[in-house]
Amino acid sequence: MGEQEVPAGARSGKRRLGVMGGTFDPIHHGHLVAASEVAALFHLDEVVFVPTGQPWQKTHKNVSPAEDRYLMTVIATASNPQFSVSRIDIDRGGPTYTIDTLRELRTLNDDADLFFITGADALSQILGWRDAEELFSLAHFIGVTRPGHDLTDDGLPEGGVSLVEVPALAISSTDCRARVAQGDPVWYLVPDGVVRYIDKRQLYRGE
Ligand SMILES: Nc1ncnc2c1ncn2[C@@H]1O[C@H](COP(=O)(O)OP(=O)(O)OP(=O)(O)O)[C@@H](O)[C@H]1O
Ligand SMILES: O=C(O)c1ccc[n+]([C@@H]2O[C@H](COP(=O)([O-])O)[C@@H](O)[C@H]2O)c1
Repeated sequence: MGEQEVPAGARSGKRRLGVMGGTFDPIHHGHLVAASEVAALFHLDEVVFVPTGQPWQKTHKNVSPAEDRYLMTVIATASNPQFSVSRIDIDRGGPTYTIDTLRELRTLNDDADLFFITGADALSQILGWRDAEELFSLAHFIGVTRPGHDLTDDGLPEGGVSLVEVPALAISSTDCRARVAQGDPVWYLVPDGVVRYIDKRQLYRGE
């Protein structure tokens, strides 16, 4: 891990588009550092953040409205010219599957190679995602370290995944929501504008 080889098959001279999918409820500095670090290591031209519409594996949780999660993601990424936000998973409707996200991004960006960024926890679940075997033909996957989770590519297709060490930030959206609910600060865990947005919309108060 660390200094990364550019994966074989990704030296095509095409635009290099990173994809950071997440529920982002709320987006925090763990997400932003992971995307920034991968962008630098893999020489990405852009990273598009894709907030989920309905995260089907989180239906037992009280997920905030998609528009709030989308706007917090826009606020958090606005100052970085390399970062953008896509509404495709929100606008598609229904449960969000990464296979649909990647198919759509491929159609919209036929001049680009895709690099899907996931934390160690999400990577370990990937074989349970819809059409898991096809995912690796649509994008190169980049698994990043996350405190409290083992980063491994066991069982995943050879050459389909790179593992990367990123600065360890022990931040989760779950913890941010719990802190707001308890009246504890989330300053410096999430961007300042996101703190203000949570306050303005009174998110997470009753949880
Ligand atoms: N602190 C972190 N360091 C590295 N990767 C992270 C970190 N937090 C989240 N990620 C990764 O970012 C992606 C989106 O995560 P998500 O929006 O579910 O945030 P979360 O903090 O895991 O949320 P929750 O606590 O609600 O499950 C996932 O691939 C996840 O593994
Ligand atoms: O495709 C799937 O079946 C699938 C199942 C669970 C999670 N994902 C994707 O993994 C990313 C992180 O999801 P989450 O639920 O941890 O915020 C996000 O882009 C989700 O759409 C995808």
